Amino acid sequence: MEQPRDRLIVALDLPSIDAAEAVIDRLGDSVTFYKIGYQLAFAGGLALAEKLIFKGRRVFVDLKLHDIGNTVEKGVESVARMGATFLTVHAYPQTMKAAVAGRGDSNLRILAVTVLTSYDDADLAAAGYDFTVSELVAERAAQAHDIGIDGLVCSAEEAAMLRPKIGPGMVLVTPGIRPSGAEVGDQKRVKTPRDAIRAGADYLVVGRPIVAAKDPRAAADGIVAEIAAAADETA
Ligand SMILES: O=c1ccn([C@@H]2O[C@H](COP(=O)(O)O)[C@@H](O)[C@H]2O)c(=O)[nH]1
Repeated sequence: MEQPRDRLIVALDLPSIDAAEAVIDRLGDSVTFYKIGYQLAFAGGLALAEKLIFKGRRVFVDLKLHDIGNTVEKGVESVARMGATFLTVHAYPQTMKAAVAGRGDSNLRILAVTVLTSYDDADLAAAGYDFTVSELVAERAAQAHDIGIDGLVCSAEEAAMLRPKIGPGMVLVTPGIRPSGAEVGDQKRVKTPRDAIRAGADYLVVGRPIVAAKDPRAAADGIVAEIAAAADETA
């Protein structure tokens, strides 16, 4: 199992490369794994990703791909060539199969987004699904497993239920993490770092509680300490 520090993925949801680099500098060696999503990717973030990888950091490209199979496969091939560690796709069978083909035998690991952590049962119903969150997460996880996907993005609320269904081989990556007392914002399925690790999450994705903190390093160190304590409890 990874060191506690390496199980924290900081979401660089920031408006510019300058803003992201300022946070990265403040975080120093306390963080080894970064996530780049829409906001920064469309502001030069993919070049920053390559720079971070060159410096020995791991990068999660969170672009949640979903398109016709050929387009997904070729897009995944390009991300694999960047040297990224994780890439997200939506958990639709056609998309997941194309992503696995594009990944090939590279080191890139494909994560399927099961149900966004900002969704609850009512949001799914509003989107036309006749499933609860828990049912749809379980269904998509089973499909992802059968297709050969490497891991799942889910809420830590589902981690304990998923592990026996998917076995030990797939990683569980959980956004919607909030230290106790932190603002929840638009997230609906949340857990504290401690509870997420105890539920079986492998990696925790944390954005605003770190990047918007007055002292990002202290915030990250606090979360890593919680991960370490919970990992000891579960060992
Ligand atoms: O289901 C999902 C999938 C991805 N995310 C991403 O994780 C971070 C969370 O940021 P916070 O500021 O800690 O809420 C963000 O980049 C999302 O795009 C997610 O939250 N839920």
